[in-house]
Amino acid sequence: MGSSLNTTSTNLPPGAICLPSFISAEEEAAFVGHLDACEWSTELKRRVQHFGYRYDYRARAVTADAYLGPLPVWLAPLAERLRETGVFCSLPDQVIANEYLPGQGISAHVDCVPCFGDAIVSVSLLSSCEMVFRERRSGAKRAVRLEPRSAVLLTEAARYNWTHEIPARKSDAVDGVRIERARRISLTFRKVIRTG
Ligand SMILES: O=C(O)CCC(=O)C(=O)O
Ligand SMILES: [Fe+2]
Repeated sequence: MGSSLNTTSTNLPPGAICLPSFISAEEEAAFVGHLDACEWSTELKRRVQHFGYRYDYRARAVTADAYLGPLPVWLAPLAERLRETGVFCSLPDQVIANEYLPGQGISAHVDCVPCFGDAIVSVSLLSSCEMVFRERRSGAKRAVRLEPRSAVLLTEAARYNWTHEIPARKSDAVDGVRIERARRISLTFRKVIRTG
């Protein structure tokens, strides 16, 4: 990964890296504006938008007919930055935007192994939240606070051997500090390796 990147890994599972201030406040506001100008899907408890390829939550697959087209022009430069900085080896081509209102979360999961490549990157907008990791074999637990405008990269063990989740709650106490959540949006970047 590019040595100019600021990274931290405190309390993250092996293979996970946090990139604080990966985007600027101006970029954050622009992403939120573009997302809110697009149509949010209400198929889940939290609202989502899919770009590049649609992910089928029921089939747990990127189905053969799932290609939506290239990433929108306002999103493509961030995918390009992820490749240029070495966070991704190849250009990510699938993005899911997740919106979490206070009290909403995402249950423990490993991102689809046959569908997506070995790097998963989630960029946080607007609010912090806690992300919890659990090692599948041992049940070991690690929790970190994801800060707005940061990116978290999951590779290797963090990608395959640990689940990740965002507990559905209205505030988080991490390292003894309680912080109320606000509306949070994440942009999760992946490279599709198999469809159908
Ligand atoms: O909101 C996040 O940061 C995580 C999203 C996530 O885990 C996913 O879309 O698979
Ligand atoms: Fe995930």
